[in-house]
Amino acid sequence: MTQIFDIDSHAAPVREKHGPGGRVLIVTAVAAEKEAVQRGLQGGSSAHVIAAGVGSAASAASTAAALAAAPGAYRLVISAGIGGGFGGKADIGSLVVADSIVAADLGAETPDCGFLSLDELGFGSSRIEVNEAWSNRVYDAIYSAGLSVCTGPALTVTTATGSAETTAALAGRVPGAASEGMEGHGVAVAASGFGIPVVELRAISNPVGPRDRAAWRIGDALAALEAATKAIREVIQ
Ligand SMILES: O=C(O)c1cccc(C(=O)CC[C@H]2O[C@@H](n3cnc4c(=O)[nH]cnc43)[C@H](O)[C@@H]2O)c1
Repeated sequence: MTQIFDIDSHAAPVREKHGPGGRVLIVTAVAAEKEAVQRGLQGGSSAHVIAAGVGSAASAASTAAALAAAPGAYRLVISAGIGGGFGGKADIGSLVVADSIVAADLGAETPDCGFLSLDELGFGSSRIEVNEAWSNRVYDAIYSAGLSVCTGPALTVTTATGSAETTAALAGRVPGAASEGMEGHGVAVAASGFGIPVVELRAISNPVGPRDRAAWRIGDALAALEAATKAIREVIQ
C-alpha cells in the first residue's frame, strides 16, 4: 500500500531541546510543497515540516498523528501550500494569509434553498477562526519582505472548482473569499482539537474559475511559498 503520510518524521520533535510547546508544525499536502518550505527555512528554524497528503481527511489525520506523537511540543500549526486565488483578491504568484478557514462545500444541497452550510443545518460551524496574533505576525513578515500578500477567508473544498458557476456560488457563500485549497480545514480541525493555534498560508498557482490546466503556474507558486517561508523564519523561530 502507498504510504502518503510522513509517519517517520513524526518522531522528530524533542521537547527537552526546544522547551514545552516551543516548535511550529508546518503541514503541506505534497512533497514539492514540503521541499519549498524546507528551502525557505534553511539554516534558521526548528519548525517541523510534513507532507500530509491531499485533501482534508488526509491532512487532518496526519496533523493529529504528528501532534499526538509529541504532546506539548508544538505552539503553532501552519497549513501551507499552493492554492487557487479568487479574482480581484489574489493573483498568481501572490500569497494569502487566512483570516478564517472555511469548509466551503461542507453541508447539504436542497431543492428549494440551495446549499446549506453546517451552521445552517445546526451541526456546528464550517468556519474556524485563525489565531489573529499569529496571522498578523505572519502577514506582516511577508509584507515587509516585499512580497505580494493579502488576507481573507481561505476556503477548503473537496472538489477543486472548475466552473464559473461554482466560483460565483463560493464567492457569494463566503464574502471576501481569497483562496481555495483542499487541506486547511482538516489541519485546523486537528490543531483546534489539541488546543493549538492555527494559521493558513496559500501561494497562488491558478485562478479559481473554469478549469484551464495550462494556466497553472505551480513553479511560481512554489517559489512564492519558499520566499514567504523565508520571510516568516524569524517570527516562527
Ligand atoms: O487538474 C485539475 O484541473 C486540478 C484542478 C484543481 C486542483 C488540482 C490538484 O491536483 C490540486 C491538488 C492540490 O493543490 C491545491 N490547490 C491548488 N489550486 C487549487 C484550487 O484552485 N482549488 C483547490 N485546491 C487547489 C490543493 O490544496 C491540493 O493540495 C488539479
